[in-house]
Amino acid sequence: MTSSAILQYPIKPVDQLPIDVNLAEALLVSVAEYGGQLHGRRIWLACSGGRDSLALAALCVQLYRQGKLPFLPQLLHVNHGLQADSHYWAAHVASWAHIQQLPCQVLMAKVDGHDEQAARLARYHVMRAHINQDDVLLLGHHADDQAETVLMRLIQGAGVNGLSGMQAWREQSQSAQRNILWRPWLSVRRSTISHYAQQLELPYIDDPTNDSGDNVRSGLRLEVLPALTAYNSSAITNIARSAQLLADAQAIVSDQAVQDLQQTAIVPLNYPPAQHVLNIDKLHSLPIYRQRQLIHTWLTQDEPLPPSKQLVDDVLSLTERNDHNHQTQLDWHGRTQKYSIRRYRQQLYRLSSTWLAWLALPCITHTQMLPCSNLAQQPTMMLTLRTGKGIDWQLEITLNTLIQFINDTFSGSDKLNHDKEGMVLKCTPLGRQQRVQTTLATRPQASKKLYQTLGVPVWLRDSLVVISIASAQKEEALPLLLVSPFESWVLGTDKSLANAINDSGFLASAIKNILSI
Ligand SMILES: Nc1ncnc2c1ncn2[C@@H]1O[C@H](COP(=O)(O)OP(=O)(O)OP(=O)(O)O)[C@@H](O)[C@H]1O
Repeated sequence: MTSSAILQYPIKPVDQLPIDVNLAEALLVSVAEYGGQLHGRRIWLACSGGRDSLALAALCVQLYRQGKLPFLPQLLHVNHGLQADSHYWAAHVASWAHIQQLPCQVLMAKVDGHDEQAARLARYHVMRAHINQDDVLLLGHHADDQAETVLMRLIQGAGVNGLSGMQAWREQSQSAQRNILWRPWLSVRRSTISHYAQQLELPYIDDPTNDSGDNVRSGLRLEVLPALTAYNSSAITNIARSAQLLADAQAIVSDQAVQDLQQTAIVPLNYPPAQHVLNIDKLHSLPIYRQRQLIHTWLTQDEPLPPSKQLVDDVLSLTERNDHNHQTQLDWHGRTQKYSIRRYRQQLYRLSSTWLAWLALPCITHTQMLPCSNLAQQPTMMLTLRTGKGIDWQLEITLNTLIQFINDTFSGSDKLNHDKEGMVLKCTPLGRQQRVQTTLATRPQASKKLYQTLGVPVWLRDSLVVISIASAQKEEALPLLLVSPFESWVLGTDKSLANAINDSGFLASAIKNILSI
């Protein structure tokens, strides 16, 4: 039924009408399967007013009133405002729910575009914003929808994950919001739902755009699936079952990939999610099919959509290059961000565009008097070395440890005009030509030689800061430490002193790198 005619149609309470046993069984089996996770959660039902979601709502009312269902979902109808009649539909869903004594809310969506995908995105966006953390959203998808989805993905060349179709229970997170999509009817045929809807004389809305045949999905629905069903009358149920089997296979593949990732990823405590790193030697120790899967998983850890097979192959080729030309970089436009995939030595990096933009910001210079008295009142000092784009790089300085270190190391030393009352801590970005002596080299080094000795990749070379101390009266400072956002190296022209500092770890415990996002 379309347009305003729907408002004239009589709405009957469904609780006294007959129940369809197959539909009830599918729903109750799913309730039993996810019972543990359902416990204590609020349950909503996304109701378009179409046959499937209205039938699901009717069945929930019937089973709940008979005491067979432990919850009564609240209806959520989204008005996309895309068609002239959409406000009639919203009013109709609300009246139907009112007569069933079912709570119902109508939400307005702001659709960015005119296609089904834009409407779907807008719909999930408003529903997610309306419901609470960990709430469950029931959807009326069925086996015919599943078969369409699988065929659609098949002709797009999907892998196991894509071919496993829609999941019956899917946790989805966006920013801090997490909720669950629940599709209890994925094994149920559309014809079974139609039959039930007719029996109940459900006043459902026929969206005229559903079968307009103007996109691939409706072409599959109207032409391809009937043709397949002519060869095998169970084709749709069988495709939906294959999807379920592939979902199990995908779970095994994911578990393996997560294990491989744990073995292969380099994750020092303070690595930000903006920079993912893989150890290429460990990657290459795996069989090639696991390498491919691992790269796929590594690339998409925080992205909703998978990378192309071509990108995974290109990344693999990058790891296999032996020509020492590691300048190649691959770009990937993820759904949430752009990324650059790069190699440095035997490490593979996935750098987000936010991270690269942050690395291009200047480092902040500091000249800070060290408070030699009243330490108990100010035990630590934070110095921000770079900030912006939501990322902060700070040094946390434990003052009494640092001052004890200076006293122990430099009093009586001619390296520094040690002035107990007036010491200054300086943080200065390392100049490209500035020479510094690390414990890894026999003489001071600058630029490329230094970066190679330290193993600093190209994109981190403007993120090196020299930490030095000086007496307040004297201009000349004594370099102690070179820091990058992830590492630090002891500096010193006196090699034995530098080695001693290096070994004691004293300085590292006094001056800590903190990266927060
Ligand atoms: N406007 C809407 N408001 C709330 N939920 C919706 C809306 N449109 C779709 N949904 C939910 O998404 C599911 C799948 O969407 P789809 O576009 O296949 O539905 P439909 O064919 O328009 O309606 P139905 O599945 O109810 O017959 C629906 O079963 C329903 O649960």
